Amino acid sequence: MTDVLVIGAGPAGAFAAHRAADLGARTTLVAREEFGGMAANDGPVPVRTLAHAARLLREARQLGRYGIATDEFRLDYPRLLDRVDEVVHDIRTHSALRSRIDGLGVKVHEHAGTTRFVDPHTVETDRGLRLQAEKIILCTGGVSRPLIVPGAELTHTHSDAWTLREVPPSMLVIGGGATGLQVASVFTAFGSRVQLFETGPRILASEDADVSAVVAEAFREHGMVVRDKLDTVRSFEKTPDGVRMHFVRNGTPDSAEAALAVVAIGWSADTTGLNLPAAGVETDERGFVRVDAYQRTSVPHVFAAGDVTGRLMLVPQAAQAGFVAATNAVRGPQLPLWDQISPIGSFTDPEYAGVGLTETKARQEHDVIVATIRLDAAARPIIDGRTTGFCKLIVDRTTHQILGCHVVGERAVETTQLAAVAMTAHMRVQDLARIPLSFPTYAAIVGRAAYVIVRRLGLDADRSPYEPPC
Ligand SMILES: Cc1cc2nc3c(=O)[nH]c(=O)nc-3n(C[C@H](O)[C@H](O)[C@H](O)COP(=O)(O)OP(=O)(O)OC[C@H]3O[C@@H](n4cnc5c(N)ncnc54)[C@H](O)[C@@H]3O)c2cc1C
Ligand SMILES: NC(=O)c1ccc[n+]([C@@H]2O[C@H](COP(=O)([O-])OP(=O)(O)OC[C@H]3O[C@@H](n4cnc5c(N)ncnc54)[C@H](O)[C@@H]3O)[C@@H](O)[C@H]2O)c1
Repeated sequence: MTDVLVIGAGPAGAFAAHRAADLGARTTLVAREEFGGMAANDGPVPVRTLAHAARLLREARQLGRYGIATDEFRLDYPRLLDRVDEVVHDIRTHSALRSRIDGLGVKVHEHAGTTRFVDPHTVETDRGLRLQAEKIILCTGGVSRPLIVPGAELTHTHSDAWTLREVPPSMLVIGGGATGLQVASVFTAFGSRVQLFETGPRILASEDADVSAVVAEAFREHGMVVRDKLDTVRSFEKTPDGVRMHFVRNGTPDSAEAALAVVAIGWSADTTGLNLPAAGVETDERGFVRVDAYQRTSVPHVFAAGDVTGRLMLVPQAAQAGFVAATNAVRGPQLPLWDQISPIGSFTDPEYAGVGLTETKARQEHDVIVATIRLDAAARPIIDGRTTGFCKLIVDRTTHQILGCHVVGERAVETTQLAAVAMTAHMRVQDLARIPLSFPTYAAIVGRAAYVIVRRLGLDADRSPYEPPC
């Protein structure tokens, strides 16, 4: 019997186990595979490594433009996968969190196989471990949502990138969300002819509309076929060279072929192995574990955190929820998950990122003023030869609070962090405009957008008399 048992060792589980042990609880962490979960082993870390290779390729294509003579370069995909393994291994080996968890005496069972409830306080693993705990925290993450149509067994997920021997000459990517775009962008850079399909009215449907439009346009310029407003995917069939997808668009049946089809139509909770009925834990209508603000499930001694709960599915949010779940598991329900400004973004080409309200949402709720600075009007993107994209800042006309910031282009994810900090600190736009941000940087473009708004609102003209260089 242990005080706290954490199931799943991704960011949610790792932070939960650390917090519980830090508060003095005897803690056990049980992982199906390696420590680090999907985040470290199959998601952001390895996929970001592929995205870095894609970045190196696009930088290499610019070398001649900067007077650097090169012999031909080509991608050696198996060598790239070796590098992915190296990165995953290095990050795991240098994990400060893992050392602290070990230092606090958490009992970590890696490669334990799937863990399932036997009764509300007892679990068993595939490898024959039987563990009992006063409190249990479910951090089992999610899995790729399958497309349930005839021939779906011929399709793949992003995880199959690790088993490919070479870059497929062509690829269908089904799903225009963060995962689909990441796969489509990386494999386009690697030389695959990619066709991207989305049922919604536009790719990246939850992002600002201008972000979707500019990313889609850039993808098309890179040679990708982007097809949104699909009615339905009907089936897949095998062809001599790969797979054919049958679909309906605008009421008209059509088909597309490629060497490989990757499905990325969403993320579901990974609860199938847990045998939740044995503990009485309820899931919601989408299959995610239902939790309250204290990360409590429907069973008082069972908590849950991270992707398995279906909230914003990102690493920092999973880590925060794990911290909250463990705090409440050990001390009783006293720490609700706090409201937070959550920047999102992805490492496609071009990158995109956003924080706060989209322009459409902001206009519904506020009287707003918006400034958009194109990257081709700023020094750093011109220096780097990366002029695609924009930075849009959205501000409330009355309170001068920053409501949202949306960026497409080089370093968009990093640039957006600046706006997230300003929003979290409740800075007014005139405060942001006054910071002499370094020149020439991408972040300074946010400052320029702030300055444009300050001028248009007639604020602080005497204190910000010059246009900040960017
Ligand atoms: C391709 C891709 C790219 C992404 N990129 C980013 C990014 O750039 N930035 C970002 O912030 N987020 C990104 N995400 C999202 C991020 O990876 C997740 O939000 C995050 O990993 C969730 O953490 P978690 O701890 O809830 O679950 P996970 O990281 O999924 O870990 C859960 C672990 O529990 C294990 N498990 C499941 N069931 C059981 C069981 N019954 N018994 C024992 N163990 C079990 C799983 O095997 C897994 O190892 C990406 C996701 C994907 C798919
Ligand atoms: N860089 C990042 O931060 C990153 C990268 C990948 C994933 N993630 C996280 O993982 C989660 C899951 O991402 P995701 O992209 O897998 O799911 P998603 O739900 O974000 O996107 C899935 C897309 O597929 C579309 N779709 C659904 N059914 C379809 C069909 N039959 N045919 C064609 N399109 C269809 C949806 O309209 C949607 O646009 C997200 O919440 C995201 O936060 C983050």
